Formats: sequence, C-alpha cells, structure tokens
Amino acid sequence: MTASCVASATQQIREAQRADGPASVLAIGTANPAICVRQDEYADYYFRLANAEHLTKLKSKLNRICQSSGIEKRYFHHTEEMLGGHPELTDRKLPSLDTRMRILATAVPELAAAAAGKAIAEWGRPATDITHLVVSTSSGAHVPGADLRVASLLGLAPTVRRAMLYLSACNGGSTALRLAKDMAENNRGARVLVACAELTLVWLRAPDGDADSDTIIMQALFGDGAGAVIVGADPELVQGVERPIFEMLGAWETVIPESEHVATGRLGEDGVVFRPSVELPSLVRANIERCVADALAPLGLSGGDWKDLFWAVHPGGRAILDGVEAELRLGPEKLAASRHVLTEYGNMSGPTVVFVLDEIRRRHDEHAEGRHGLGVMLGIGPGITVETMVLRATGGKFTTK
Ligand SMILES: CC(C)(COP(=O)(O)OP(=O)(O)OC[C@H]1O[C@@H](n2cnc3c(N)ncnc32)[C@H](O)[C@@H]1OP(=O)(O)O)[C@@H](O)C(=O)NCCC(=O)NCCSC(=O)/C=C/c1ccc(O)cc1
Repeated sequence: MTASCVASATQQIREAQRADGPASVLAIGTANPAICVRQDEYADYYFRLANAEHLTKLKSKLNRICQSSGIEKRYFHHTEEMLGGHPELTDRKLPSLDTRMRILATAVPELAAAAAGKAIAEWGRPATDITHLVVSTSSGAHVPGADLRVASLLGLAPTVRRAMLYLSACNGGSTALRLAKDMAENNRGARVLVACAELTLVWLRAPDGDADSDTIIMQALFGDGAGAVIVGADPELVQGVERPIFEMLGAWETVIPESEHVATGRLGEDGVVFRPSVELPSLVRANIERCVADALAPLGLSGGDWKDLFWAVHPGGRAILDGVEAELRLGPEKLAASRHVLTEYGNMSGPTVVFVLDEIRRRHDEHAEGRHGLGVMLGIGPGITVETMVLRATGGKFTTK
C-alpha cells in the first residue's frame, strides 16, 4: 500500500468515526432534595443549627446578605435531625470528613440519578442506549467514583464510557457539557449523559467568630440540586424519537488573567473550605465582554448583535449577574431565566447552568419567541474560569416537567 493509500484509508476511518452534524441537547432533567428553606428564615435556621445564636452581629449580617441575594428559597439534603445526630458537621473542633463523605457517597449519585432519570424519560430511548457518561460533582471524592454508582442506579450498559469530574466547582456543569459536545461530535452515534449534583453538606459548618464573613457568604448563597442533559449529534438517525432542543455550535474556555487568588478552596478534614473574594464580581465584569467577544467573533457576531441572543448565564450571585448584564449592555429580560433560577434555588454550583437551560426552553415554549435563535451559555467558576458555549435553539421538543 502506498503512502497516499494509507493516508486516504486513515482519512476514511476518521470520517466514519465522526458525526456529521453538531452536537445537540436532546433532553434535560433536574432534581432537588425535599427540604426547602426560605431565604428570609435562613439566618434563624442556620444560626440555630450551628449553635451560634450568640454571634448576633454576624447573624444580622447574614440576614442583610440574604435579603439582597436575589434568592427566595433553597433546597437541602441535610436536615436538622441529621445535624443533631452528627455534631461534628457543625462543630469546627471535630474532624468531619469521614461523616461528610459517608453521607455524600450515596446521596450525591442518588440525586444525580433522579435528574438523569427525568432526562432519559424525556429523551424517549432506553437507558442502555447511553454510550458515554460524564458526572461532575464537588461534593465528595470516592473510589470508584460517583459516575459508577449513577450508571448502576440508571441501569446503563456496562460498556458505557465514563468520565468523572471532581471539584470543578461552579463551572462543573458547563465543563461537562463542553466535553459532551466533543464526545458526541467525535464518536458517530454517541449519546452522552451529563449528570451534575451538588450538596452543600460538603461545606456546611459553624462560623468561626463574629467576623467570619467567608463562612456566611457560602451559607447565604448555595443550595443543593442536580441537573442532567443528554447530548448527541445527528438526531435524524432516530427520527420521531429524538428532537434537539439546543444545537451546541461552539465551546470555548478562558481563564481571567491574574485571578487565581480570587476563588480558592481546599478539601480537608473539615470538608471543603472555599473562599470567594469580594473582588470576584468586579473581575468577572471587567473581563466578560472580551471572553464573549472572543467566542462570538468566529460566528461573525459583534457586540452590536448581542441584544438578539438569548443568555444562559451561571447565576453565581446577584452581583455577578448585575455585572454581566451591565457590561454586556443587556436588557433586563435577557437574564430573566438566570435570575429566576437564582431566586428559586440559589447557586447550586455545577448543576445550576442546566436549570437555566431548562428554564430558557420553558420560556421559549411558553412565549414562542427566540425558539430558533442563537444564544450564549456562560459558566463561571474558580480560576476564574469562563466557559462560553454558543447555542442555537431549534424549536424542538419543549416539554414541561
Ligand atoms: C449577594 C451578595 C453576596 C451581597 O450583595 P450586597 O448585599 O448587595 O452587597 P455587598 O456586595 O456590599 O456585600 C454585603 C456584605 O457582604 C460582604 N461580602 C460580599 N462578598 C463577600 C465575599 N466574597 N466574602 C466575604 N464577604 C463578602 C461585603 O463585604 C459586605 O460586608 P459589610 O460591608 O460588612 O456589610 C453579592 O456581593 C454577590 O452576589 N456576590 C458574588 C458572590 C460570589 O462570589 N459568588 C460566587 C460564589 S463562589 C463559586 O463560584 C464557587 C463555588 C464552589 C462550588 C463548589 C466547591 O466545592 C467550591 C466552590
């Protein structure tokens, strides 16, 4: 065989392995634990379970932050009874990693599988048709990983090709979706299940004195949840069953320069300790236009065209959404889906962006506007990392949960 024959055969093999069209979101599912705490009652609830009622100054600060957070309620896996039985979870003097990991080992995959089960039901094909699985969580670190337990709970095929992302934090969902797009486009016929789940039990703790703003900022903003998405290319292969919701046209990742110190954390014997800096919203604001412009330029979309796009921005906090909205000069309706998710659930870290996509498709369905339009998904997490994905709403199957 000549060198040119080999090259041509190689080319044919590569082409046969790859999908023809772009990857699409084919189904979305979400889930939350049962315990719901209203944000206007959260300071009372938290200081009671943390045995910290004596820190009155800090409690009124948490109350103030809760009031301005744009959040109305959040869901939690942990209960007051569970915390009563495990004083180590709130008492800073006691090691708590083993207890946290033991609870998370089952609760995280179960919540992820609850969301994934809804996505599979909407998708309409058997769970055994899933070829790839990407699971993301910052709530735990187990061997084998949460991905294996999710696969088992859902009855996925033993040949499913798995990838586990631990501690990707707030951009865990958008990173998993970027990987799913690459997997679907590079493996003809692939159907990738993305499942993300987070439980705040991983960092629940009592404040360390009346000046401990770092602890209460985390307690003020985050909630528990799971989001799942099925991604695949060439949906016409199974006409009538699969209908795309969003085409995934391009994905980029940018690290904001000199921002490594702004969102740092560690996993230790007291669980995850994470400290977002007060600078985070302003740094995101100062850099977001360039990140978006770099992603949209190859599609011929300049700043002036952005008002026609739909926006799925990770609601990391109210100040982050305010900064993105102002800097990109977006009208108030553009971030309505992100603000709605923040109001109803808080920041659920990685899964949150899946809830925002779900909310956008619901709004498109109700108002029949922008159903075929282009949009941008923005994941924002430690790094500071900005994940940008350009989407096209296809007007496919828009269902309610
Ligand atoms: C709603 C906020 C919290 C409050 O807004 P505000 O009430 O209008 O006013 P301020 O911004 O002035 O803040 C009120 C008070 O809170 C304080 N504060 C304000 N951010 C802070 C602050 N990061 N620190 C510690 N004090 C503060 C601020 O200094 C001030 O204190 P004081 O002057 O004494 O009243 C707003 O600032 C806001 O949305 N901030 C952005 C929140 C934020 O950084 N979100 C990203 C979360 S971190 C993340 O993405 C990582 C996730 C993760 C996931 C999984 C993992 O395992 C690990 C990580």
